[in-house]
Amino acid sequence: MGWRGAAFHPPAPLGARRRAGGGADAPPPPPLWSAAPPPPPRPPPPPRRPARRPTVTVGRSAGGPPPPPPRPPPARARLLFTLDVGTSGVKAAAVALPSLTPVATAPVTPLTTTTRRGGRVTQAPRDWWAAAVAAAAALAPTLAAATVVGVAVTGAMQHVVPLRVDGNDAAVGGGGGDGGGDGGDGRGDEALLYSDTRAGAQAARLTAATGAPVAATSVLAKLAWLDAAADGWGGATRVGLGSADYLVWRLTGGAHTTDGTTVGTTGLSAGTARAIDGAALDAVGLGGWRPRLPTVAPSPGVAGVVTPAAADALGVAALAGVPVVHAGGDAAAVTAGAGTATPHIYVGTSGWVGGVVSDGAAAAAAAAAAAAPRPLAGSAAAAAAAAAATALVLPYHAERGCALRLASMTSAGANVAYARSVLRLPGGGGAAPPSFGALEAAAAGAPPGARGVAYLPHLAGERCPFVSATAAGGWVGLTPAAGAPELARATFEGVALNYRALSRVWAAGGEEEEGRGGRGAWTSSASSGGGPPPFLRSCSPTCSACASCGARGGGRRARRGGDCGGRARRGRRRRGGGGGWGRGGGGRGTPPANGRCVR
Ligand SMILES: Nc1ncnc2c1ncn2[C@@H]1O[C@H](COP(=O)(O)OP(=O)(O)O)[C@@H](O)[C@H]1O
Ligand SMILES: O=P(O)(O)OC[C@H](O)CO
Repeated sequence: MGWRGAAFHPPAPLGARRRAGGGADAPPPPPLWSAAPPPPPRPPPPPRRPARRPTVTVGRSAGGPPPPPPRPPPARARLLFTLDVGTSGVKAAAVALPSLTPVATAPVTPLTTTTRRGGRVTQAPRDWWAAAVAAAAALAPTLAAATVVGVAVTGAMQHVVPLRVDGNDAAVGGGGGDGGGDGGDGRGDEALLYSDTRAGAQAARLTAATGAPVAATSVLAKLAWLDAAADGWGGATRVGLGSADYLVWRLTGGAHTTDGTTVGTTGLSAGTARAIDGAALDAVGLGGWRPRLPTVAPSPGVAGVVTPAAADALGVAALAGVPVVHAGGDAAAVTAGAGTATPHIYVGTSGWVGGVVSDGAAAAAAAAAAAAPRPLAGSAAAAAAAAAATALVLPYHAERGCALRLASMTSAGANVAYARSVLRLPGGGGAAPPSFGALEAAAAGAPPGARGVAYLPHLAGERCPFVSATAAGGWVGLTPAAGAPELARATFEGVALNYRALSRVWAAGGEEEEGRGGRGAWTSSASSGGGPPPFLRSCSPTCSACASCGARGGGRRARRGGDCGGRARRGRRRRGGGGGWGRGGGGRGTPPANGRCVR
């Protein structure tokens, strides 16, 4: 299936195809990709009037006025089925077109992340699939009552995900078969997550070989680590680079593809190129991975259609043949949901300050940074330059010609989830973890500054504002006056303060002043010492935004050379999507409507 096919029609049912037979007068299939809803069936033509004769009539004719034409049946709603495989769980929604309003959300299916000393952080891709099946079951009544025109998938980026060639199972490598191997030593059926830091030695070697800093979390280093892993996990026949790659693979029965934004996080591409740099892989001895890596889609497009087997497994037969759009890694989807007019803050398991600039602006900033005189080692300027270098500049998958500048911390909401798992509130009802709401309320009850307790939010190493595979989280400044509420408050404050550092790093890119990146309470809390910030829950943006990307990918090429740089600078908002399913409503720049996911 062509990736960027401009006018794809899902296959008609066999019988219909036979009937249509390509005959000259066979009606063309309805244009599924057009933004406008399909026209209602035409009412039968009114009976022909007899030719007019000069008659004289008095009063009404015997038959009365012609009856009104029968009402057309109400058009079926057109929906996208959207899936977001986040680190904490899989969210799904049925999103109406063209408004991009979620009409139903599935309960979030939480995911298990396995973490071990030594930097192992993995998830089982089969859990992602099981969650998709659960979501489809929850949404089945909604989906069945509508016309599902596409499935749009987004998710966490910068993984290494083993894929089996038959497209039906995550397991590859030495363990073989479903469940063969626990992934703990590079064997078996688990995906290495973005935060897996076991590749420290390989990262150091690659840094020395290339002269460019390579982090232990980079996919480049992970591939080298897999090559060195004892039992041949490196023999994986194919790998994906994000969780969306895996779902697309399974839904379509083998479309092996990733997106431009995800590839930008991996270290496998150069600058904002939307392609894997094969020559660079060869140069560091990793060329053997080239045939195992996915094709990079430069912008949202159709990856394939849901196979009958996948539809069957999802329990929604009507999904068979429905186009699947790789909506991009979650950074692209979140940005589409937040709008490109101003920078945004994202809080998920990880978190970032992000904003869109033009490719030209990104390249100019990179050139200026390269040409800048090197500050004195150990000086404040050197520290600032090092921090600025921790920002990522990635392609913005949702629009060509645009780049995403992200200052992205490894653990954001993960810190609060951790605090929730270990803290027990006074009078909080025993051994059960407090709810997020109770934790927030307890934190609000503690004074700003948390009676001297501070929290380091680096639970899984750190990538911004500094890079470290071994950084860790921790509460410091404990005294007998520090109870659970103070620790909770310190956790929020520690995360918020790291966001403030991120906003500085982001602003060092030269597009916006510091502080404008903050959409809300995290930054204001950090700078004002005000009450604990409400969590900026990301699942609602991603549900809608995934749909937004999916809608734009629905059959049209993304617009080339958008005016992202100008828009970001001028803060102008453009409404309406760039084509595809979403045209006529929603689209980039439109904040998501009421898309709260059920938790
Ligand atoms: N009810 C809640 N109230 C506040 N924060 C929550 C709630 N539920 C989850 N969170 C926070 O949101 C984070 C997960 O956000 P989410 O957008 O789902 O991330 P991901 O995409 O990484 O799965 C968790 O780490 C947790 O800190
Ligand atoms: O799980 P999230 O939403 O925090 O996203 C993870 C990122 O994509 C990893 O870089």
